[in-house]
Amino acid sequence: MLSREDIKRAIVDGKVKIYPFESKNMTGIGYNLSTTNFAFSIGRGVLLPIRKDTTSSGVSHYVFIPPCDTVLFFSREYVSVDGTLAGSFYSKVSRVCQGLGHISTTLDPTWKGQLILSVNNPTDRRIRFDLDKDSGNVATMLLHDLDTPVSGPDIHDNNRGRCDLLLGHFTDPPRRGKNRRKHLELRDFVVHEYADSLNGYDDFLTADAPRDRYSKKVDELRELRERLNEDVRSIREEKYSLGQGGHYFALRSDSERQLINGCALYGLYDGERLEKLAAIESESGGASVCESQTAEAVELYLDIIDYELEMINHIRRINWQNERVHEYADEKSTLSKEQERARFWSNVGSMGGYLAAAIMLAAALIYAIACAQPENLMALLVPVLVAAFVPLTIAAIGRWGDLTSRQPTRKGGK
Ligand SMILES: Nc1ccn([C@H]2C[C@H](O)[C@@H](COP(=O)(O)OP(=O)(O)OP(=O)(O)O)O2)c(=O)n1
Repeated sequence: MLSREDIKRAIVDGKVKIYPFESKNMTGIGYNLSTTNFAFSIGRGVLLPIRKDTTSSGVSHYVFIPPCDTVLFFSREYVSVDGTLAGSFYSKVSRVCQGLGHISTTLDPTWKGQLILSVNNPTDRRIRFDLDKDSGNVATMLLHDLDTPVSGPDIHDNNRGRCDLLLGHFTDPPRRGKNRRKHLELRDFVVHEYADSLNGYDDFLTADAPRDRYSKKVDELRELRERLNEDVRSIREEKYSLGQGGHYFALRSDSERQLINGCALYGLYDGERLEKLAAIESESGGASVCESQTAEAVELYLDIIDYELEMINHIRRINWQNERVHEYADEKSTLSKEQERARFWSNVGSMGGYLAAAIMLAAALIYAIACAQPENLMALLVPVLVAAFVPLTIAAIGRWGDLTSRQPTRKGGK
């Protein structure tokens, strides 16, 4: 089993990737995983409403896991391991003691993706499940070194993000009931957008990605990466001219040094790697370090930059997922407000129709009893037909309004 130090080393060696990586989530023997806000109730076939607590220390989100239900979550973390490692997931004791259960599952070597995490509530009362815990809210991932690394095909046949398992819950929609419409809307979102995101087919580092708190960092990292890539190529091809000072400096300003120092992978670098970097950054070292060592050290910087950019891409992905999920899961989501409005007008239409029909029918009966002669059947038939036609028309309009309000609303997106 890998200890905390082993996991850090495995990340630095490129055997494991955890995005976003946060030191506070390391335990002595593993990494605490958290969920995104996607909480799919298997029993109800819909997302659980996300509730909010606003206190002086900020806003916290949670869901209530219904009694005797199982809820599927996805991890915030993107995890990737190579063929030398496998993993297992264990429940957090704080969850188990609330009465919730997470049945332990396994991580295959060479897995890449967000994880699906099922949490069940076997009790007969609802249980609060906090979505934003400081250091993991659902399970701890343990990693194990394999005696013999696996290679070749068929190590596992699973999708990234296991959306195959999620999609299996949308094959048989509820036939009626208040959850049917929500289930169908959610299915549309999962099939057309969410599954692609879980599979990592979305890219949030494109030039047209909306500006956010990471944009400046992304621009700077890309610029530095471009220059360092060029440097490595020249150094390896022995085309690099050291210039007048006779020194090669990979990082040329304090802001570049700060940029690298603030990257997650740099924080995990061990003494050996830091020494290699120091060797090419010192006044005395630069010229004396041989070319291949210089190129190797610059590649260490490139690893740091790549890790950071991939991590930002994933952070943006989970932010996007959470934003979209809120449209389907908020107690007062955009969708549910629209539905309420549509339902209100549809009810007004139906009530009006029935009222009009009742008045027409009553009028027709009074007229028939009081005035109509048996030989004049048409005079009796006309008001009765009108009375029957009106509610049918109104009901049809109401039904049409109801159907059109079922069309899912697409908003935002990547
Ligand atoms: N909580 C977990 C645990 C594992 N996995 C992913 C990573 C694993 O590599 C893969 C393991 O899947 P299994 O083989 O256990 O799953 P299946 O039941 O689908 O088996 P199979 O693929 O053999 O049908 O699923 C996941 O997304 N979430």
